Amino acid sequence: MHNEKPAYKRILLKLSGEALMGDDQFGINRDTIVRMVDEIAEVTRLGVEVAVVIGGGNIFRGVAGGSVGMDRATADYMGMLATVMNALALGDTMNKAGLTARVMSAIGIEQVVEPYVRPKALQYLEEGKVVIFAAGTGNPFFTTDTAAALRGAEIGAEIVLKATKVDGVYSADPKKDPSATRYSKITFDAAMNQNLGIMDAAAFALCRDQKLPIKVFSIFKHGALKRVVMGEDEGTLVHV
Ligand SMILES: Nc1ncnc2c1ncn2[C@@H]1O[C@H](COP(=O)(O)OP(=O)(O)OP(=O)(O)O)[C@@H](O)[C@H]1O
Ligand SMILES: O=c1ccn([C@@H]2O[C@H](COP(=O)(O)O)[C@@H](O)[C@H]2O)c(=O)[nH]1
Repeated sequence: MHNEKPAYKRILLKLSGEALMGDDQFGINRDTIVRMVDEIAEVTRLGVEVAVVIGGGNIFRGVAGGSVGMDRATADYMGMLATVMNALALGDTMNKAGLTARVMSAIGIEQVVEPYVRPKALQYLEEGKVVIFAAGTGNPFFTTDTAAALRGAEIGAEIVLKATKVDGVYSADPKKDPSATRYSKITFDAAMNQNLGIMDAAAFALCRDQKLPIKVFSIFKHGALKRVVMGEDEGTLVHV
């Protein structure tokens, strides 16, 4: 038994694919993925039901393929397959850490991972398993942020937690503009009107319409995920 009471019963955690590289130039850094899994394990021990959407930016982005002359939809399918690789690595790391993880894919590759079936995902969550949603939405021209909004709404998550490389939403991209300032909270409409590039408009719009708040915080800050789950002041809240 623990005395700490989390602020949420069920969360959708969007993990940055790019952050999986750690200090490497490409791919999955072992220490980084193990550390991420440790932080996830900590919140599952609080009794929180955790579903994860993982990005693919450490391996492939469709927009990059499109920019060098590939057919954009084909490049996007490659990007979705990249997220499947990340999801398999994440699930494997979770299982080795003593969690029970289930990977579900939005595109059919049954020999590798089971397909996404909503009632099955809900059942796994109720059983205390961590569900990892792979292959984004299954559709080209979208992103895993949109997948996080979509799956978050479908499973009745109380919040989407975007664990990324920056510690919140800024007035401009902090990697390009050092004078940018961080918001502690911001409405969906303000974020969309200002074209803040932290998430794509489709993800913001879906969460806004479903009244599903988003918390943006740094994946590199030790203990930040737990603080967010405990309802403490961390990162930026995007709300209706
Ligand atoms: N207004 C803003 N506030 C904060 N970050 C911003 C803003 N505009 C752009 N960014 C950029 O958005 C990035 C995070 O979003 P992005 O979708 O690129 O990464 P991710 O979701 O963490 O990775 P992946 O797509 O690999 O899963 C940050 O690293 C930051 O540089
Ligand atoms: O629903 C989706 C989700 C993703 N993609 C493609 O995958 C890559 C990687 O995802 P990130 O969100 O950028 O990490 C993305 O660039 C798309 O090419 C997709 O097509 N549909």
